[in-house]
Amino acid sequence: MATQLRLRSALALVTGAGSGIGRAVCARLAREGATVAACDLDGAAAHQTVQLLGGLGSGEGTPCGNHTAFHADVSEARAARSLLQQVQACFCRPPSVVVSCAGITRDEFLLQMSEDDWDRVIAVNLKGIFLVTQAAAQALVSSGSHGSIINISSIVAKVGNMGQTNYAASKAGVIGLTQTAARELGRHGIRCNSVLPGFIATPMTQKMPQKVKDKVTSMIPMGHMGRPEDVAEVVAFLASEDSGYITGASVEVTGGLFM
Ligand SMILES: CCCCCCCCCCCCCC(=O)CC(=O)SCCNC(=O)CCNC(=O)[C@H](O)C(C)(C)COP(=O)(O)OP(=O)(O)OC[C@H]1O[C@@H](n2cnc3c(N)ncnc32)[C@H](O)[C@@H]1OP(=O)(O)O
Ligand SMILES: NC(=O)C1=CN([C@@H]2O[C@H](COP(=O)(O)OP(=O)(O)OC[C@H]3O[C@@H](n4cnc5c(N)ncnc54)[C@H](O)[C@@H]3O)[C@@H](O)[C@H]2O)C=CC1
Repeated sequence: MATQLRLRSALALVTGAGSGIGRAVCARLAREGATVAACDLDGAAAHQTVQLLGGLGSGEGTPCGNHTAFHADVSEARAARSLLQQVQACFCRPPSVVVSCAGITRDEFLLQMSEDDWDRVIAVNLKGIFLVTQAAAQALVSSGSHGSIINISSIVAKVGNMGQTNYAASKAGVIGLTQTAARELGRHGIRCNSVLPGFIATPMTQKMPQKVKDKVTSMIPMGHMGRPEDVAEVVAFLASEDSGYITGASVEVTGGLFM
């Protein structure tokens, strides 16, 4: 499909930009003309993403206006607030597109799950999205700018998944957070939507036991795992004005898994 330049005036902040879905989102938004601020806990990985986009990367002396890498732990309040401050200082405006992809798993059955595994997954996957969404919304509202916030949940938010009480809870929380933000921010011209990927081929799913991977794949009506690019296509739509009357939605990208 021919790439449209639907985002040529957009500044897009993407967290979790150093791998998998986040990296694919950066590439897709850049292809539509967006300038990308690529953030990751792994700063080197974010830098690699920017280099893949043809940007000059980050670091001292990097001329702003190009795609730029940022390092931040989104689960830390000070880091999340500092991230938005750095992005605005670099580009002289708030990001009009914000895509929260940063996420982790710490899978374990409920009977054995540690409090630390619970706390860390909630901190990154749910609190991290709260912190980034809040900081971005504050910047947009105070500048009177419209925007599109896209938060990556998961299909397991809808159906649960063995070994993932922490992860499923975090992803279900992302939907509730995003719907509420959509209700509060609509009057400011800021749309907030969730994307629920299914079984996508990234390092995150590579860690699963092969037996489970084989079984899940057999359950997918389209018969195969999804690609990060499949998710990025939907994110680009939600980032653009083509979805201008969509907010508070949860969009499944699953090949039909758990429809
Ligand atoms: C087998 C049927 C599968 C159907 C439903 C699965 C849906 C999964 C959709 C995933 C879509 C993407 C979700 C997402 O957002 C991205 C991710 O979160 S990727 C990570 C997803 N994680 C999992 O699915 C958990 C996988 N399981 C594990 O990592 C380990 O099992 C675990 C650490 C939880 C425990 O390890 P261990 O104690 O070593 O036990 P075993 O691995 O030997 O498992 C014991 C037993 O339980 C079965 N089993 C494990 N996980 C699942 C599961 N998710 N759904 C169903 N059954 C599961 C496993 O096959 C063993 O069965 P036996 O018959 O005893 O061999
Ligand atoms: N792969 C899949 O099948 C699915 C993934 N998802 C979600 O999509 C998002 C992206 O996942 P993948 O690309 O598959 O995983 P991935 O593991 O390839 O990428 C996740 C990225 O997030 C970064 N990250 C982790 N903790 C962070 C933190 N505290 N601060 C900033 N960055 C952090 C990692 O460094 C990594 O680059 C995650 O939120 C995940 O839960 C949802 C459904 C399915």
